[in-house]
Amino acid sequence: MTENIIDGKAFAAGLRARIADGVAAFVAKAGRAPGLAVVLVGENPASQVYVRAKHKATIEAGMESFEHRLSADTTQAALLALVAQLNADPAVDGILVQLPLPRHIDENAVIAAIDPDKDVDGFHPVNAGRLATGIEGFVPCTPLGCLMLLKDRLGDLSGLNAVVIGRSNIVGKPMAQLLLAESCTVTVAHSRTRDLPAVVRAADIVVAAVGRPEMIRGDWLKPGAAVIDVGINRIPADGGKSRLVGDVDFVSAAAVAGAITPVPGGVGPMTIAVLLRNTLVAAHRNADVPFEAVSL
Ligand SMILES: Nc1nc(=O)c2c([nH]1)NC[C@@H]1CN(c3ccc(C(=O)N[C@@H](CCC(=O)O)C(=O)O)cc3)C=[N+]21
Ligand SMILES: [Mg+2]
Repeated sequence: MTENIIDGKAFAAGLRARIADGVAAFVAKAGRAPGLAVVLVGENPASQVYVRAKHKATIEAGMESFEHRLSADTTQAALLALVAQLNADPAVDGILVQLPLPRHIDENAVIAAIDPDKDVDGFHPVNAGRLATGIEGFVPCTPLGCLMLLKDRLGDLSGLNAVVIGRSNIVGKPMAQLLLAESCTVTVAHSRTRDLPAVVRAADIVVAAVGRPEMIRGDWLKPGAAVIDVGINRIPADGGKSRLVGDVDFVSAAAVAGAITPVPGGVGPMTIAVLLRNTLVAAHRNADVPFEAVSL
């Protein structure tokens, strides 16, 4: 019973290879490499792991990586000044400020300061508005990666019932917009939803992004449903160690689902691959080089 497992890690590797080809073509035309700036404030260990992974993938794709590591007591004014400098830097096509930020910094103010056309995270309100109104812009990496996996597996999504569990600005809301644009009938569930199992049971597509370890169980699912698990939860394991689990109880869900992403190796690797994709798109726009869509 492995044919229903969606191998996000393999899909992401293929996507990164296509992006690397796109980068080489861009360099030949523009005479420079696409550039991604990543800003990390503080020493959050998980953030350090992610930022290192992004740096490695950026270099491997042939792009330039500009890393800015700032101390945890960096002022909001200093961070905003760095963002302004990156907005003005023609070598920087994409800017990512790693979240979460330290408590004394207003995340919304920092996101709003990023040039929307360098906002490869797709978090700026202008890009959220573009997504909601069907205007070309940057789409947040995690939900776009989820959509790519769903379309690869299911093809046309139109008319399917989709439930998105979670309503965050970075996953739940943009995921709902993307599925709506694919003509799904979309339900957004959250912590106040009544009878969540009944809502999930009506869904052909379930996207779980709640941040609660193994909450969604197999007996909630419609048999054959496609399940996308966005959760990344570290829970205690035997021997004082920890292990990574999703928001879906994988063993019980995999026995019922028609397709399911594992954690790790599902959505996570797609987030980084889509970040590179968005940066490549940004580079084409910023350099005024037409983008030849190579199945990205
Ligand atoms: N401005 C901003 N943009 C982000 O996109 C962003 C962020 N802040 N803050 C944190 C979250 C989280 N995130 C992940 C990226 C890769 C994996 C990933 O590659 N996960 C692997 C394994 C990871 C592991 O072993 O810890 C997997 O699921 O297979 C997970 C999570 C990006 N985020
Ligand atoms: Mg804050």
